[in-house]
Amino acid sequence: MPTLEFDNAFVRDLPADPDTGPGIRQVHGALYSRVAPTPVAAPRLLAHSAEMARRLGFSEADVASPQFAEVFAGNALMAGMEPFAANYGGHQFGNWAGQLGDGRAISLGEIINAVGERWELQLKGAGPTPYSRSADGRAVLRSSIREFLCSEAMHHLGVPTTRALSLVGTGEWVERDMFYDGHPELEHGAIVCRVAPSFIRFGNFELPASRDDVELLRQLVNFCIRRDFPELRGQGQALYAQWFAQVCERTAVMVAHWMRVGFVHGVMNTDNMSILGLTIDYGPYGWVDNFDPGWTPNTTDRHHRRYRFGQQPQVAYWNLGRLAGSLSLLFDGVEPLQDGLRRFVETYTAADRDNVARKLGLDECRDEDVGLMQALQDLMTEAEVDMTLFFRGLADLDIDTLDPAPLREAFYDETRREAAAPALQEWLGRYALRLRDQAVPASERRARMNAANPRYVLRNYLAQQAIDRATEGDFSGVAELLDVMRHPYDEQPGREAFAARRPDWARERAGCSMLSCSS
Ligand SMILES: Nc1ncnc2c1ncn2[C@@H]1O[C@H](COP(=O)(O)OP(=O)(O)OP(=O)(O)O)[C@@H](O)[C@H]1O
Ligand SMILES: [Mg+2]
Repeated sequence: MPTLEFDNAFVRDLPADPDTGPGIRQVHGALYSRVAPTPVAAPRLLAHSAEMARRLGFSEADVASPQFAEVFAGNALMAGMEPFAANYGGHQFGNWAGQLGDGRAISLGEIINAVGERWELQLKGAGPTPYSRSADGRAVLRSSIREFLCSEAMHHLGVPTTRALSLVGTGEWVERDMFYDGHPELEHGAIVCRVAPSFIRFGNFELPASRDDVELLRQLVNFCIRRDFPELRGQGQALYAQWFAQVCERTAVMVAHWMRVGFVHGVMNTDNMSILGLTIDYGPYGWVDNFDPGWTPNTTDRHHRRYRFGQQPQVAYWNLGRLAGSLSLLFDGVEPLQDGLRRFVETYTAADRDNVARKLGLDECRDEDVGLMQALQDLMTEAEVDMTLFFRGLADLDIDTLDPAPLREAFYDETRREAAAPALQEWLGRYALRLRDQAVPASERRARMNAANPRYVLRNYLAQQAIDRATEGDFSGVAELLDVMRHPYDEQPGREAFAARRPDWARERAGCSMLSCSS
């Protein structure tokens, strides 16, 4: 294993829980607890991200060594690692939930890599911490595969995200009641090592604020600005205001990317919102197959559908409002925070318009183009149209003939396709008129659209197929899917099956259209 440079700023600069024992507890006046991962029976490396390993300073030989699996299973520490669990709270499904904290995530330390980048390493599923409440601190293989694959897929799609270094099997069983119906089963355990410049969440600020611990809050804000936003200048409230506006901006950019690629996070609680605007916590997430703003993958959310696809920008805004409420303890008045929230709206609106232009292959987004996109989305919802296939097909449209053939495979239902055919033809006519009104050659329009509209996304059923095989001991499906997702915008001859629309068998199957929070 290599010698890596660790600079563990979080534990060095911030107050620790004085209690270092294992017990479950409320932790006041401290931002984390020191806790070691619990060793597992039989660590085995099941998959890794070669790009991330290289970037951190691990060679392929390092990755293949038994020590690598030991470290990333939590059985051994590398020199310089100082493990801890962070203390945070959060609003879950709209309600304040009090102290939550890393109940199964354990950070190992912060690496400074060869080019000076800071990367924190964090195991998910590494065993109990003082924040585990009534749960076991572990994660199952199925959810770990989903987290591992989606982290990397999102990165390759150009969506801000935490990354994944490794997926390690523990050789232990974990009991889960997947449907919360009193039928627990034993599943294989696994641990993902995720990687990000910072794992600070909105909830890390909300907790000290909820306890009126203004000094602890201030300490965390100062630390976060210094470590995670070093480009910001100024001091005091003016600096805090700038910082909050940055958080709003980054959050808006992240959600606009989700909307562009058809990603539904599924559980946008404030403890699952990263201060860096990175997608974090790949739990009951899902990818939109047939375009539907009302769809949520999370079975726990099926009644209220708070976290449905089309609602994500509003929820992000609401979450920023909770963060602003916490930060207000550091301000004399609320105007600077309101300015920040306005920055969210402006940034999101601009990013959404940019999505319209890029997804439709327009030179710019004019006001009427927003309506053009809206009309298309209404049509896609009504006619049950696959979002990913449709936009790729649209890039191939011949605007002289308006032959809808390239769009045909995007439809899930023949009857609905026929019913929607006249409306679609009319829309294509409007679209063609708009395209004639710009001086962009067809080949260039196509290239632009194909750079914004992925050919391959991590469709829920594809991940589930890889999981089914992995459960039988065959991990090649995970590696292959990871490889396909490395180049999501390119045609990959021979891999057309990975771009196919959701098959009928997957329509109502658990893991394919309905995802459990139980992980
Ligand atoms: N098996 C578990 N053992 C202990 N704590 C858990 C477990 N599952 C979830 N938690 C805790 O419950 C809270 C909310 O869970 P949530 O599902 O949002 O997070 P998560 O999937 O564990 O992880 P993360 O947000 O770190 O990706 C968090 O405090 C989390 O640490
Ligand atoms: Mg979480």
